[in-house]
Amino acid sequence: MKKMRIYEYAKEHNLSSKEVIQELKQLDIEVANHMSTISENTIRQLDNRLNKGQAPKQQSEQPEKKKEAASDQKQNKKQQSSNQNNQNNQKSTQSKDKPNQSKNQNQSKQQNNPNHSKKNNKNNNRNNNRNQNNKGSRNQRNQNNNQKQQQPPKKQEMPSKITYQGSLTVGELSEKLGKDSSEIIKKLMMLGVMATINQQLDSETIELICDDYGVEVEEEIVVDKTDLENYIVEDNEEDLIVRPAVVTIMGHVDHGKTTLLDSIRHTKVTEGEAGGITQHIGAYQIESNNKKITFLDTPGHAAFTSMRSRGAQVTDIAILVVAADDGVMPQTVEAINHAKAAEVPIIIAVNKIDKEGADPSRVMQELTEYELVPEDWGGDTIFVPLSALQGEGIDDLVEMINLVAEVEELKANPEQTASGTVIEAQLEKGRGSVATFLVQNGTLKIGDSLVVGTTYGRVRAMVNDLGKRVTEAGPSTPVEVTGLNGVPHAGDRFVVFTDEKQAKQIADLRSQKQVEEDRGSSAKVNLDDLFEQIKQGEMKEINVIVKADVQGSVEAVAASLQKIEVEGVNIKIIHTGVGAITESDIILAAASNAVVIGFNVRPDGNAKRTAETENIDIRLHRVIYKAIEEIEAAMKGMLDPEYEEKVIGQAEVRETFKVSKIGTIAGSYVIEGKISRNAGVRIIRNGVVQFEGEIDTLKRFKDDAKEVQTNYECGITIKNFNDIKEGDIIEAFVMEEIERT
Ligand SMILES: Nc1nc2c(ncn2[C@@H]2O[C@H](COP(=O)(O)OP(=O)(O)OP(=O)(O)O)[C@@H](O)[C@H]2O)c(=O)[nH]1
Repeated sequence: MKKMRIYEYAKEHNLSSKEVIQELKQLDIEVANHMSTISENTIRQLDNRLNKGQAPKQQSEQPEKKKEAASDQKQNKKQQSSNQNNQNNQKSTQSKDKPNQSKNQNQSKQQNNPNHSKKNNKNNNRNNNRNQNNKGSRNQRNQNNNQKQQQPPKKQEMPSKITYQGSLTVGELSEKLGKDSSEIIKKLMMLGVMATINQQLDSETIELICDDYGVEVEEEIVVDKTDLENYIVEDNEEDLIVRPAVVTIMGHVDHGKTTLLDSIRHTKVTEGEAGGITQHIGAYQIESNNKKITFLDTPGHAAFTSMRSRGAQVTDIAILVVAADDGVMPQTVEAINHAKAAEVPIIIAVNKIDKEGADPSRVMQELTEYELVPEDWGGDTIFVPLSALQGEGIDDLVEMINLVAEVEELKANPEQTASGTVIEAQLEKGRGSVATFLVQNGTLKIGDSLVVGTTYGRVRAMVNDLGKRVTEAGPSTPVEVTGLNGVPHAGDRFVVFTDEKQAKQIADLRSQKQVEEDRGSSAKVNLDDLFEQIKQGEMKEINVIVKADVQGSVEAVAASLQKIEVEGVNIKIIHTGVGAITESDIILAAASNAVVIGFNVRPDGNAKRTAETENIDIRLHRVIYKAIEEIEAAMKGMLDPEYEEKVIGQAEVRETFKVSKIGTIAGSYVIEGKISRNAGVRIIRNGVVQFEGEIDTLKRFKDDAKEVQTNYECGITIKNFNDIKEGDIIEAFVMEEIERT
């Protein structure tokens, strides 16, 4: 039988360990790092994959069978455990709010896993017996005593189930299981994992060990309820039903956004609502062919994006209004880029076709430059010619919105507690804080306790877009809400909590957090400390906005930026334009976490102020290559560091001492370089690596040493390895970060 570590295989095949790990990934085999062992079977698969017939070198044989089995078992288990984890995740999140459901799921989980249920039954029986025994007549107690005498005393009863958060050390796991840590360490060794008592175990290993003992294990996912922006209560697929699309209208000044909104509302709302006195609440709903559509009433991409910059993705479909007599204008392009950055489908409303000089095909032609190509021309963008003023084409537009909505499969669960986004809010005399909410999931009800932004409250009254009082509002419904204790911002997320006290606590915690965040600066992309940001956030794409004095420069800068080739990092130019850097550019940058590059242009006053408050990095240049150089340097820093192994020294084992509590001490002589306490080591015997691991102790005479140089003697013990022999070479190595080119 053959076994190999990743780095050995890599060396033998002239590859880097990283490449081998990637190849393994392609084979659906996950390994921890370059030290991981791969089985013969895997080696064969790798060989086939790499199309290299030669067999890798032979290695020691004994523990292989077990390890291979374990590794195969691990693979299988991994599959199972990942399935289970999914269930668990769901369960944990749900169990917070729905304890009953969690119980049911628990049962079904046991049913799904015969192994578990069998072993658990055993445990249950044991527990039942114990309970009966404990009921306590003297006879029974005597019986118990007899049993005790017959059975060897047990240290601690093994639980039928354990829970944990994140990970456990070997010691913690053994405690939870009521086992000796040495027993767990032995089990781990059989699974090919060398571990010490303080070593952290990942969830997969914890599951393997627990499974071996027939103990059910559940990872508790900790949900941060104060993180409203990311707090999601999971829904079961079968509870989801189709919800109305939420639409925003965008376009250049005077191209007819307001007229279109009014026209749609007028033709559609009044249809079913006798006398329909409409009320402006920031959004309205229409119904056509039994399908509802929600329109956000604040036209324009700046409002759309400023909401997005608060983390709210509200819009499902963007309508881009382009006047047929005017064509594509600067704000048309901005709107396109804002919608694209939000990854929202775009429908083009070619407006004012009633006007003399209207030329819809010119609009189509111009938009092809922005990858908006009509279906008739082989693209997939829907164009609807219309006259917002005269009402012509409005029905077609509504029909197209319904069509796109259907494709998007927009769904929500009306049975859930409500969550959504603030569309607008203000303080009104006599009414207090008045906010329009767009319910995005669940159903909002009178009396619900909720947190929104940093405020909380109870829904006192709700009014819909027709000015009618309502008692509840389902998904995609806009409602005006009173009862909040403060005025939230447009774009703030709201979440209903069943417990009012909890809502208040969360709101308090959020305001504290807000104060702290305001003190420190929020993490926006910044070229200066990009590397740090990347390390923390794993950013692999830099979003860039390019503004320049003339179109030629815009194109030149954009083209050069896109030519920068650095592996693993992309530049995405999300918007370009001629002229000063405007507030709208900054809002887009804030929402998309972008850097703004200005070439021969400056930000205007508003842009400067907003950039300061939003922490946007603006880079101004007068020479193109300087702009490019700067970004390129930042990108190189952006990459994950690459490590290379560097051998730092070798020591020869001259004598070995066996000490019962410590293990084997290798009395060694450093023959080259140095041996460091923190270095990795491998034991080489007759040119063959016997073991790779870490130093446990390094001593000069009786004292601990940090490192020992050439020509000095030292005593070395190796973690989890005692089979050291005279003549062995202990090779010390470190993993060094190397700079990418
Ligand atoms: N002839 C004609 N005029 C239209 C049409 N749609 C809008 N208009 C006119 O174009 C002008 C601008 O329309 P608005 O709806 O205010 O345009 P807007 O895009 O909302 O403008 P801003 O709010 O300034 O960005 C108004 O005078 C409208 O009457 C149309 O279909 N045909």
